[in-house]
Amino acid sequence: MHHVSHMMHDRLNGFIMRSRHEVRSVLCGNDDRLLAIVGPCSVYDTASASEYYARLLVQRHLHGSTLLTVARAFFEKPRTILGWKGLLVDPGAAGTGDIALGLRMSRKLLLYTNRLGLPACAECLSIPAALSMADLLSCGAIGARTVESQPHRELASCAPYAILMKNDTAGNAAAAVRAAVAARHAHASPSLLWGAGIARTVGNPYCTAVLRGGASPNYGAAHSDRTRTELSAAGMAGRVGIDASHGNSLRDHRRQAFVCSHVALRLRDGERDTACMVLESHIHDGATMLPHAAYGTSVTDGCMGWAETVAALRALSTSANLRRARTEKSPMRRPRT
Ligand SMILES: O=C[C@H](O)[C@H](O)COP(=O)(O)O
Ligand SMILES: C=C(OP(=O)(O)O)C(=O)O
Repeated sequence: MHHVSHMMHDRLNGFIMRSRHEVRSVLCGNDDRLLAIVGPCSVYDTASASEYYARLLVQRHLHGSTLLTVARAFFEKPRTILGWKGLLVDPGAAGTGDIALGLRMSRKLLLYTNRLGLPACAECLSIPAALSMADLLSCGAIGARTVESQPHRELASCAPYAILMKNDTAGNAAAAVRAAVAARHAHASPSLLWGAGIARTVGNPYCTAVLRGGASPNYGAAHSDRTRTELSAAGMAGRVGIDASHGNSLRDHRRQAFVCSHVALRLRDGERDTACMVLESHIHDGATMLPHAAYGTSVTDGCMGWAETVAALRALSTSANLRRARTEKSPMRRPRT
């Protein structure tokens, strides 16, 4: 019995290590697939999330040669002012503050996705929660509301996986580039969690910028090009991610499909600055307002429904394939750093 669980543990660890490596390779351009981070805006209940991830696994296999599909598994929500703060902090939105239960449920779901063969990406919002999930993640995100926060940059600096830095809520991409640069360096910071009260981080060269729009969208090619240029100028190898939701969809989930089509056209034409797409997607489209949760429907930002998600992944996959064909014919536009 012990032997079996050791074997399972080794297999799981091996899968997560490989997935982390694959994410880093795509972001740095050593793997020409497109990283697709896809899933609900927030995980509200583990039943609908499990059904969603089982569906996503099929898409991951279907497009495995062109897309590196990773589960968006966001358990904590940063709120503009107030609101439900996610499964990890407030399971079932019961207001009981049973964070121990929330963490157990979040970890159980992460174990489930990884055992299925679907790597996961979560937002690193509270530092203790991020550290408590780190072993099960293949990629992380720092959100628009915390991208200028020093503790978050320090956290990213010790993460054993790539961290996606969102532009700030105003739409300023330089904030994301600055965060990636800060996280590349080693830091010493006060910590109650580690050793003698000092956390020493080693520096993480695999952080990159994700454009999520602000007051207006910034998913256009010129924005990716500029951000990539800024990353390269700072000595960062990472290419750019585009979040189809938030400011890029003007918070209308129906516009995410449009953003995906726009990026797909650019990839088809050979654009190489973009390495990643983030999609907010669930079984059913739109959102419901708590306390009226409906199975498979977002309780935070509106999501694309399943049919639109499948269509968007198909379009991105076809374009990533065409980009590959073009790349094989033409030399690199910009040398890798
Ligand atoms: O992605 C989720 C939301 O955009 C984020 O948590 C902010 O939400 P709010 O403005 O509704 O608080
Ligand atoms: C909160 C999120 O995004 P942002 O930080 O870009 O607002 C999110 O993706 O859940």
